[in-house]
Amino acid sequence: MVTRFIRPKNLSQKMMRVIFSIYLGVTLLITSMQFLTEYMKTQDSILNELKQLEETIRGPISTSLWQYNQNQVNSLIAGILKLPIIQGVDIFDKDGKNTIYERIYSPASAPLSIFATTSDLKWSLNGESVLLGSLVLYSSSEVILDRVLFGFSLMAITEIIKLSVLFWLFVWAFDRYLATPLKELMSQVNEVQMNQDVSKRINLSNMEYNELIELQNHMNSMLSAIEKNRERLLEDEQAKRSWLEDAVAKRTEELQISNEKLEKLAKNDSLTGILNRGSFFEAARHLLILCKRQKSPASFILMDLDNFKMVNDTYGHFSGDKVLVHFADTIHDLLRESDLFGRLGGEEFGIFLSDTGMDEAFHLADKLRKAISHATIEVDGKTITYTVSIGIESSELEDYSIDELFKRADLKLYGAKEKGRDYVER
Ligand SMILES: Nc1nc2c(ncn2[C@@H]2O[C@H](COP(=O)(O)OP(=O)(O)OP(=O)(O)O)[C@@H](O)[C@H]2O)c(=O)[nH]1
Repeated sequence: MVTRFIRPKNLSQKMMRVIFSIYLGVTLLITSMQFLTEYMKTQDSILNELKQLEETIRGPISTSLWQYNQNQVNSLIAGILKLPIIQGVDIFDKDGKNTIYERIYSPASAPLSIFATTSDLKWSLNGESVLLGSLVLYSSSEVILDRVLFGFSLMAITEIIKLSVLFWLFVWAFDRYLATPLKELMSQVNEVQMNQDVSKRINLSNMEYNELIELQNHMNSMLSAIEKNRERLLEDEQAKRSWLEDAVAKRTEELQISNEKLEKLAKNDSLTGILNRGSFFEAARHLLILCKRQKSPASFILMDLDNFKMVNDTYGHFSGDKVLVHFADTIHDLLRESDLFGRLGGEEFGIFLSDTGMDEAFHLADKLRKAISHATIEVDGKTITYTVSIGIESSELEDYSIDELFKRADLKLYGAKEKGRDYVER
């Protein structure tokens, strides 16, 4: 109990320490005052007792002194000294000389305070009073304390028992009604904090409605507010995220479309929409390698519009462009999906045919030539006709590279032009 009092472990014990320290202080003050009053009262009562004793023994001592009976005086003094309130006895003769000096304590262990009663010893002779000396009876503070302390020790024991019982009763009451619910409240709040779970609610067990329940309700309202706030923030964040995702997806799609356009622009001829020279040769080179690996033939058809300068000069550059577009569309419609078709520059076009030998290529080229020479186009109300010369080379005969195929096809084309144009040279 003492250790718990000095080093309290919980709130109720701390409160008890404060309350009981105050209680102890007040009790000590009141008890000290009571003790002082009791001490004074006891001292008065002992003085009275000494006086009564003097009254009683003055006669026999005076008689013994008158009769010079020292033995009787001594035995009377010895009897007096046995009384518990007597600490010493002095007898003085009529001249003030100390004839008897008796103390029940040694000089070394003298009591703190000594008090005494003095009375004259007289003898009556023929109606006259003769002074024989004086009698002094001593008592001390120890006698008073002996009496007072007995009563007070009983009081102190009662007080200690009362204090201990009260202390534990108060500790129990504070524990039951304050410390334990507070501990429970703290542990539940701590759990919410540790798990970051604001959906949880504080629920104190076995509690009547009081300030703690009010505190619990306030905390729960606070948790509800936090939970709502968090949900709103989450919704906002989700909305922002999906908006961001949509924006990114849209942007990615736009970028993809732009890339595709850029790629197409880089690969295709801007006027006719078919492959440009660079991408045509790149693809043709790749296809030729595949044909060689599969040991199958490939053919290169090189086409050049005849007298195109004249078309431009006669109908204008714009009409010339229309002719180029018409040519590309017409040829494109007559080719297979797998045939490679590109504009190699100006009015020069190329076709690369995989798995196709010279005969087949010639057959196709002539079909194309005829289709062009029979075609007419209307531009600004004017009818334009034009022809194409074609040179063909095939990899069937030699292991040509794409550049060699092209060069040789160009020579054939030159031959076709030489032969009067609108002609296919193989
Ligand atoms: N309208 C138009 N003309 C072009 C384009 N590219 C080249 N040309 C013209 O095509 C003409 C080609 O002329 P030439 O090389 O002399 O050949 P050609 O007149 O067709 O005569 P041959 O090839 O010998 O039959 C030039 O006048 C160029 O300006 C183009 O994109 N649009």
